[in-house]
Amino acid sequence: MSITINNVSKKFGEFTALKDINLEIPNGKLVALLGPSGSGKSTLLRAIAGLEPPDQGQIIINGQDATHVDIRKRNIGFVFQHYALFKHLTIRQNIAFGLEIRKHPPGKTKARVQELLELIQLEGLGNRYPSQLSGGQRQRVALARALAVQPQVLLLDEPFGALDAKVRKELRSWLRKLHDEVHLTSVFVTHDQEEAMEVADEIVVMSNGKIEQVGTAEEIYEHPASPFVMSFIGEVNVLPRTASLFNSHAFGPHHSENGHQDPVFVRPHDFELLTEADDTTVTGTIQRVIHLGWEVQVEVLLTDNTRVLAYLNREQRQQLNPKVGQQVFIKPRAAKVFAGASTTAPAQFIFGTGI
Ligand SMILES: Nc1ncnc2c1ncn2[C@@H]1O[C@H](COP(=O)(O)OP(=O)(O)OP(=O)(O)O)[C@@H](O)[C@H]1O
Repeated sequence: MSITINNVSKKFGEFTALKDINLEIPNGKLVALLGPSGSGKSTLLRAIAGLEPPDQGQIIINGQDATHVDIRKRNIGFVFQHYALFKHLTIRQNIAFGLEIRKHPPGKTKARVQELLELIQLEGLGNRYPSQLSGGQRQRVALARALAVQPQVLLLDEPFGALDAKVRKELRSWLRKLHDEVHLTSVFVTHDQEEAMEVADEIVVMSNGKIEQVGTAEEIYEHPASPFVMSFIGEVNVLPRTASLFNSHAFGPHHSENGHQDPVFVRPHDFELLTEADDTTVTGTIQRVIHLGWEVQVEVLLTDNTRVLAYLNREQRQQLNPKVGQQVFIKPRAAKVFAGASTTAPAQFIFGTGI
């Protein structure tokens, strides 16, 4: 079932939580709504659910205008961050709950619950109570409960938000596999870019009640449509165009309307750090070295007082052997400038292949 959102806006008093949202969620896809706190992700999800009717616009589910359809008639499954299971019911009874209130024949309910227990890989635990499960197992049960009634759309609001990092990581790869089996059109809210990139077919990046960009993980990382997206998806150095690093690059004059020069964005892994100078490098001193095992992060203070963050892979680290106080020679391999850095204008100038 596809979902089409046409010109949806929502205000809370004077505050605009959603501004003219247009979005197409294709049938069978898992789409993440990604953005910082307060960007409107949950409001959009709640509008799709029918919990928060929009002030303007339309929500079309499976070709039918659902904007004013009652939530109970939308046939939508939900999983929330704190989706409390019924404590006094067993796992089996929790999963069966929606089917029972819909008066499914008991024999069919039993078979469906068994099928779902297998799907969430908790076959042996059906007779336990929620307090006897881990947080991750409970969220899997919440998911099974949402799927039991065969919804046409599944909505998940930070479903793993309350779990620790390791369980969270396990559950997201599990959710991805589950989706590949079930293929239910799903919308997933998260503020964690890694989670969105790992789980979703498509990512909708939101900021201030607006959509900044829609694309695959690769598209939004490699071709960010705006400075916001570039900064939100992965680390980035935002540097003045006048920094000596860019002296050998012909950016051409470009000033925003307010007269400021647009900043230059460089990903930390797009710096080259050398032990010898050449005519395109700038001299700097290593201020800090952070070892993360698979990569090393170094902070370098350049002679013009610009401070940059660079990431080195293992090979580069072996070549450079970075130490605090060490002199290095640095140049950007790739950089990006946006025309009018506060707007969503496309990139105005790019060099290098990295971005
Ligand atoms: N019922 C409400 N009444 C007033 N303001 C609200 C209401 N619901 C949401 N808001 C405001 O709308 C904005 C968007 O909220 P929303 O919950 O959609 O953000 P979010 O991106 O999901 O953030 P988070 O990740 O923190 O949940 C916030 O500034 C919030 O305070």
